[in-house]
Amino acid sequence: MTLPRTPSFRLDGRRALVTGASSGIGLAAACALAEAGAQVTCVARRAGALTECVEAMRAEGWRAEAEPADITDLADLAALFAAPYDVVVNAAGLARHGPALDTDPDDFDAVMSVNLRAAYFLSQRAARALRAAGRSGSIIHVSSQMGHVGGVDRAVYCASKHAVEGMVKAMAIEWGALGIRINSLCPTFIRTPLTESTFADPDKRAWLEAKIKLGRVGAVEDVMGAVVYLASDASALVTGSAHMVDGGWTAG
Ligand SMILES: NC(=O)C1=CN([C@@H]2O[C@H](COP(=O)(O)OP(=O)(O)OC[C@H]3O[C@@H](n4cnc5c(N)ncnc54)[C@H](O)[C@@H]3O)[C@@H](O)[C@H]2O)C=CC1
Ligand SMILES: C[C@H](O)[C@@H]1OC(=O)[C@H](O)[C@@H]1O
Repeated sequence: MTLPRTPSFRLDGRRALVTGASSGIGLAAACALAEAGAQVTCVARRAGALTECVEAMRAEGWRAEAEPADITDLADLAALFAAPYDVVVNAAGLARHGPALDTDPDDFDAVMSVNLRAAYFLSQRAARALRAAGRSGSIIHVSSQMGHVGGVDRAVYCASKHAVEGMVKAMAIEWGALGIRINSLCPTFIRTPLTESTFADPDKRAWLEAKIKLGRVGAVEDVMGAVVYLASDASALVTGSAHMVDGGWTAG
């Protein structure tokens, strides 16, 4: 009798690209993929911070390289995807919070430009490169629990993340036949530079922890397992899905 075996979570021999890799969730994703065996191209705008991260990764014995780029720039995207990547994790993101009654159109455009427009064309370029090479691949967008529920002072951010959720589903339908998977990863509040000011307020932090069923905000390590899962053969039949890492926030 031949027993079934768990498909591999390893990524040896795979090429991965991670955006937003100089900080927070993106850096954690890059480390998770590298630790699982992938050769990781780390993308962010700040060359200095990115180089520091890549040097620290290499010191661990992992394979990583720095590729400074602005993902809102289509020329930068064309250069990044001159060759195909087996795994793409898009963790670059921006937040501008405040009451919807006061939203400045420039803030609206800035958030949509990174969180939605760049996510859209990055997916398109990643998929085109895979199709041209006749290869399959996995694209993962770091969306948010705010792609599924509303959040106080977060109308623009929520709009951008809800749009990403719709985009992922629609692209999954088109690209399944090409063997290209695309999924979203939806964390709750995670300690990173993006949430520093929110967490600095003890009342806000206590309110958040009461909303998260597991009773605590997240650390970047909390999303690393999900990144490896969605990148690897362990999720070979998973596409168009939203993978919640939200401590139960959206459960009710
Ligand atoms: N921190 C949190 O609580 C949560 C964050 N997220 C999402 O996770 C993603 C990462 O967020 P964090 O790690 O918290 O933030 P972060 O501020 O630590 O990292 C954001 C990264 O994106 C990069 N970036 C921004 N615009 C870029 C551009 N145009 N081109 C290239 N790189 C660019 C920054 O340089 C930085 O490396 C974002 O999409 C965010 O919306 C989702 C749920 C919770
Ligand atoms: C940056 C936001 O405040 C943070 O990011 C998320 O996606 C969380 O749900 C928070 O809204």
